[in-house]
Amino acid sequence: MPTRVKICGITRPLDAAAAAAAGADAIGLVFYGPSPRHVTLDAARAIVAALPPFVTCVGLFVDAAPEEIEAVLRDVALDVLQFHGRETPEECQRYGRPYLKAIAMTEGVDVRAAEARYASAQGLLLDTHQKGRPGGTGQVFDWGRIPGDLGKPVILAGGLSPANVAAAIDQVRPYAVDVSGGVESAPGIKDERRMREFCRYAKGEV
Ligand SMILES: O=C(O)c1ccccc1N[C@@H]1O[C@H](COP(=O)(O)O)[C@@H](O)[C@H]1O
Repeated sequence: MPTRVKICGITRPLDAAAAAAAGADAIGLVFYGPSPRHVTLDAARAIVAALPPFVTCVGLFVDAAPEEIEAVLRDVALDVLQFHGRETPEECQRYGRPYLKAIAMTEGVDVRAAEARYASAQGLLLDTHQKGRPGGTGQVFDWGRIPGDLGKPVILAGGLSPANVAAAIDQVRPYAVDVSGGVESAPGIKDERRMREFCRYAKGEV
């Protein structure tokens, strides 16, 4: 089964259409104000409308208030939620949607404990976090920290690009890979050629 690809931080409808044409299985919309990839509700609706059928739309939140998430869900057709903050399993579950929990892959992280704690998650998204930056850092973490025997689907993120995604998949064997900065020409602006290259390497087509 080819590795799935999620391209996160889409801010423009044309980038959503290009991501899907490149072979992305999912796109991500960032509802987190401090991110340069943050989208408004109007932009999010326009992006979703530009997607062809069967491309999953993921909404990313960082310790957002429930009212904020509910307002997004009323307006934007999100398939999956992705939580990057200190949300508890109960907080992640309360919207009745499938969710991914991002795990900060710091030194000494106990991924198995996180997997047990977030038993209701559809998958674990393993990402690099830095002080004040809960993801989207463009930095790779030590893939050797990932236990080989996790039961949940692993979505590998953090500093992936067309140059390293094949090696990452070879070593980690994740269910999916997630990329943002590695396929951009500027923060929030996706590069069509880099998205195509990324998908081809991720799916073993080159
Ligand atoms: O993209 C962001 O700006 C962002 C902000 C806050 C939390 C998560 C964010 N993005 C997620 O991080 C991964 C990895 O990004 P990168 O490839 O290292 O740039 C990205 O795919 C999003 O899921």
